[in-house]
Amino acid sequence: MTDSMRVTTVDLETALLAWMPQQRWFAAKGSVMVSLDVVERVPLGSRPGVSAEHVLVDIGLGAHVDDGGQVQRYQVPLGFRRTASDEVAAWQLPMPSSDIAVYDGLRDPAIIAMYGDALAAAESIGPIDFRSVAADSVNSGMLGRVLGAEQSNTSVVLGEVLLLKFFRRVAPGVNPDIELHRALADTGCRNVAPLHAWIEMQSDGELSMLGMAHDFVADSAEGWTTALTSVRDLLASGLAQPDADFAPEAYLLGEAVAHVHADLAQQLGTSERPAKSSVDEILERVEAAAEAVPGLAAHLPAARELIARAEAAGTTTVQRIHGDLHLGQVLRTPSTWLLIDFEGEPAKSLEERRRPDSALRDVAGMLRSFDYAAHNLLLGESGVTDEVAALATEWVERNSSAFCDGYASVTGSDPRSETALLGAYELDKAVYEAVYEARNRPTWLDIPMRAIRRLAPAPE
Ligand SMILES: Nc1ncnc2c1ncn2[C@@H]1O[C@H](COP(=O)(O)OP(=O)(O)O)[C@@H](O)[C@H]1O
Ligand SMILES: O=P(O)(O)O[C@H]1O[C@H](CO)[C@@H](O[C@H]2O[C@H](CO)[C@@H](O)[C@H](O)[C@H]2O)[C@H](O)[C@H]1O
Repeated sequence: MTDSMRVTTVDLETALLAWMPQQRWFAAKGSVMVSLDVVERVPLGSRPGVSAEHVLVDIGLGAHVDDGGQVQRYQVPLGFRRTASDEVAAWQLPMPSSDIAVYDGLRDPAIIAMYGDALAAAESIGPIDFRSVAADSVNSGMLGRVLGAEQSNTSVVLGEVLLLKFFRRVAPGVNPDIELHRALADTGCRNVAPLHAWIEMQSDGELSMLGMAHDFVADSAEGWTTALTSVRDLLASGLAQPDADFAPEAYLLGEAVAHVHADLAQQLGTSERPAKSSVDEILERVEAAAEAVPGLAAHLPAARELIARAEAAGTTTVQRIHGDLHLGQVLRTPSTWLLIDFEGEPAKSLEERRRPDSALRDVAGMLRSFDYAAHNLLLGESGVTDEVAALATEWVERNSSAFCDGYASVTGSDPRSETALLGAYELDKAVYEAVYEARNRPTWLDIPMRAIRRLAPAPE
């Protein structure tokens, strides 16, 4: 970086303090921020008129119901220009007294290209190592663009062939998204996009994984969008048995999830665990959530009963799973369904996310997602008739059933046969969603609350 573009760390910290909580990927919404420290500034490179720094930021959080005082580390690739280009103007950090525009670097194609070239060269820049699966995995000189979707992380497309995802929250240790994609590559799994490269870093003697690049599947459609189209068509037609429906897709999706589970089990093994330890964790989370979301407490007695019934399962088989499976995590290609984003639930620690769990957790995640798709279009609609509500409910039942049929056709065992344990996982997910929606999208809160009312009814 040229000296004329240098910004002091103190100024950067002040600007980040105001800017970071506004970002969609900032996971500590609802917590009290007590400190912000820039812990690394790695100069990534310069091109005419622009320079880039890879910045790591530690956020200190005060006591909150489910974080009780902790530090969260984020990576914030930053761009520096004399004048912000149109592309990055909306992503500037507030620095009114500076004559430099400082902004989210991942919004700038010139900076994305710097990351692409570092991956192609498998370079090390300061503490950051760019690694590739094979010598020719990544081409140099690829143009980049940020992917529209605003989610927990930020993904960019390189040369329209690779998708490079930057994990916004960074923790020491192995990142499950990279770990599981590598394990699945070894089985030749057809239901994931092949991994080509990743970025890691040594900090304070510990390894952290920063990002990964895999095939960008341009001709794919997100499961969430496809499912919503089906629901929209159904509600518009008003027909209880529509001609075109998502159910055949839900069946194929069930098969795809089962294949991924089988491949993960083959590569990384399975073990038996007392159902009690699974259900104890669920109970703990439901009870903690009841303190965070008003309205949940009334459901605690029925939730405890459901969870106690699930314990009767005795032992349960556990293995590595996806961990946060929903319709936004699956892509329909012309030939198959792909599962993406094996990071697990963003709210859990890395250690928790890498812990083996019941495959039923993923099944429950997808069942919850069918419920989300069916009820999303009814949110905020006044005068929803009983007939329309029934159509939405039937859509959920039809697709949940097709998904489980598809899953059972591969594994030979129907997830619905473990009724109470599956119900406990659905409740766990719905409660997680209630906390997530209360913090991020309060107008969506009623979707998980409806499910909680069904799974664990409050006393009259
Ligand atoms: N391999 C891929 N090919 C094409 N699009 C993808 C691919 N992987 C992810 N996407 C798109 O990028 C979005 C974000 O990816 P995801 O891995 O779920 O990120 P996040 O961790 O931020 O949720 C997805 O919803 C999907 O639309
Ligand atoms: O960003 P991630 O994909 O890691 O997941 C988080 O955000 C999701 C919302 O984008 C959230 O999913 C919930 O909403 C979806 C529709 O937007 C729905 O398909 C899911 O079933 C529902 O859980 C997810 O829970 C959260 O971890």
